[in-house]
Amino acid sequence: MSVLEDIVAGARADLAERESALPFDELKKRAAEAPAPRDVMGSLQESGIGVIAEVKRKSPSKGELAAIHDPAVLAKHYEDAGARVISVLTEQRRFGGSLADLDAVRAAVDVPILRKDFIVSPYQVHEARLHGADMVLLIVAALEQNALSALLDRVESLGMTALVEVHNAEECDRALEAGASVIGINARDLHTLEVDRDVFARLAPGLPMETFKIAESGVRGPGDLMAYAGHGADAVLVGEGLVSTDDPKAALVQLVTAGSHPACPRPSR
Ligand SMILES: O=C(O)c1ccccc1NCC(=O)[C@H](O)[C@H](O)COP(=O)(O)O
Repeated sequence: MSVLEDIVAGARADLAERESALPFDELKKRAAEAPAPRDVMGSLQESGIGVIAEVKRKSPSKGELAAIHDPAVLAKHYEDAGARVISVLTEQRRFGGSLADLDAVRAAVDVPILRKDFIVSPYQVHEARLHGADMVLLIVAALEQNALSALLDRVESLGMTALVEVHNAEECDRALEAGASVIGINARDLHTLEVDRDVFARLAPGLPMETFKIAESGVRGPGDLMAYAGHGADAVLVGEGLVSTDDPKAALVQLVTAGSHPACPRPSR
């Protein structure tokens, strides 16, 4: 079993428990009463290369990354430093996240929030909405094509934005076939955990010009952001490169400054 398959199996087991505690119909009713989703694309399309800053405690590839006692405090630092979107990992087993983290971050910031999890069911999409997420991650490698299309439609029908994640050319084709307009090219292979920043440069030119392209993983400093921008990234998603520093806010300010610097390549759309 690959790492991704193992994580998805765990996510399904945890999901089954939540489904028995709160039935889907009741969850949907509650989620429909949540405040409207925020304008994710409006935020991401502000000038320069935007940064999506991630609340990430640990990971399968690196183990413990940071003791984040209060995700709301970290999220507020991210917002103050200029994050366009804040990504909150809600997977518990391998990343140490939770829906409580999402609640805490939602209560602390106004910027849009991405629920970062291993989404395989419409239940998790409505759950994301109930807990204040504006954007959800759909990982192509974790989904059959019909499920991917149906989940994408579900996300959009709730007024949220889907970040559709790919790692190879076949997954790019599948994402486009499903109707994705925001595509995250992950440098990390979720089967082997190997990070190869060149994956973005190889795949981005094959995507339509109008696709909003997000470079995920492997950003450790402004140089990486500038390199991704040079290959056509509209935004970058950063976890470890922020949380594992002594001062995540200062590290994010450096990235945001680089992304808005006149020397930084501009989005081509
Ligand atoms: O981070 C991992 O080890 C990982 C392993 C298996 C599935 C997903 C994983 N990470 C999710 C992500 O894609 C990253 O959290 C995100 O892109 C940020 O990456 P980084 O800046 O390298 O922390």
